[in-house]
Amino acid sequence: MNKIGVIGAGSMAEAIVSGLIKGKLMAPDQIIISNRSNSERLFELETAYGVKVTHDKKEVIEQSSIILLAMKPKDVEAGINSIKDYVTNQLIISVLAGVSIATISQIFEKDLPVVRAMPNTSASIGKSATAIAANNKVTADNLQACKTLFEAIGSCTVVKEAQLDAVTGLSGSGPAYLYYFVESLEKAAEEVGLEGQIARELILQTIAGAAEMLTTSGKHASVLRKEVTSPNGTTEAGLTMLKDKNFEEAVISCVKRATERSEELKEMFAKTVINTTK
Ligand SMILES: NC(=O)C1=CN([C@@H]2O[C@H](COP(=O)(O)OP(=O)(O)OC[C@H]3O[C@@H](n4cnc5c(N)ncnc54)[C@H](OP(=O)(O)O)[C@@H]3O)[C@@H](O)[C@H]2O)C=CC1
Ligand SMILES: O=C(O)[C@@H]1CCC=N1
Repeated sequence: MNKIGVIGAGSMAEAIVSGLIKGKLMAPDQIIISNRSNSERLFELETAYGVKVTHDKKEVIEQSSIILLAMKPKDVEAGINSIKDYVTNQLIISVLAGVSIATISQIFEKDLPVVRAMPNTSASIGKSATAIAANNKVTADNLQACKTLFEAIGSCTVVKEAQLDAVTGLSGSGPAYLYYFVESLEKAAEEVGLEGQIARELILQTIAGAAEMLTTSGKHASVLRKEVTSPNGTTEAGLTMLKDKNFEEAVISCVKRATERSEELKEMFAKTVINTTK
């Protein structure tokens, strides 16, 4: 694979860079990272991974055939404006939530090959569920290179760009829903008399076991659920409470609202860019 220039040096950039290096997809000297101003952070990444770091954006772009945008969405304009004069026809990969390919192209003022990706924070342990979407400038080889890149930090699925808001609402935000569920189980454990550490161990192993069953058994979640549920037993009693409290409806509303929010943010960024590039 060619050299990659990373613009933004935060947690998502680090997760991807560490995945690429650990997975031996790229050598450290094939990666060059820049940020807005935090020199200490660049030094930290240089020390930890042996990658090149610089504040010189021209150097980053001129050395790279792939450019990874990894700043916060609110910083997209400033970030792209700081590199756009040096960009020729490199492949742009963006992990920015809610910033469309059209908005990215508009800020670059060029028709570049752009891939939008939605990873999640499990990227930091190589377990992200990532979906990517490409514009029509992206070649099949480029798309395959992106897939390989994101497979270094977990799984990668190609979707249509229109589906990325739903992906954001489901798997982009998804880890937070599961953490919230764990927090609720921890509170419940306390109320039924289990101490913190014991409860935590039981909860984490239960989740890990259930996740592996879902992955390896080839059975649908509803089948596995029924296998746990004895007629008139404890599981049935517990699940009845979840149904009474409209658990399913709450989960559906959660994912729908997150998806909607992704659409709202996308429109908001598009409008901001239209206003400033007018
Ligand atoms: N957290 C999540 O679950 C997910 C996040 N994402 C996306 O990942 C992206 C990065 O998030 P995260 O890593 O948490 O962000 P962080 O806040 O950790 O890092 C942001 C980085 O961007 C840099 N930056 C800011 N402005 C500029 C600029 N003008 N030029 C160059 N670099 C700049 C910052 O540099 P400095 O420190 O010098 O200011 C910093 O290194 C976001 O767009 C987010 O939407 C995607 C999927 C999931
Ligand atoms: O909460 C957010 O907006 C970002 C997008 C996906 C995960 N975190």
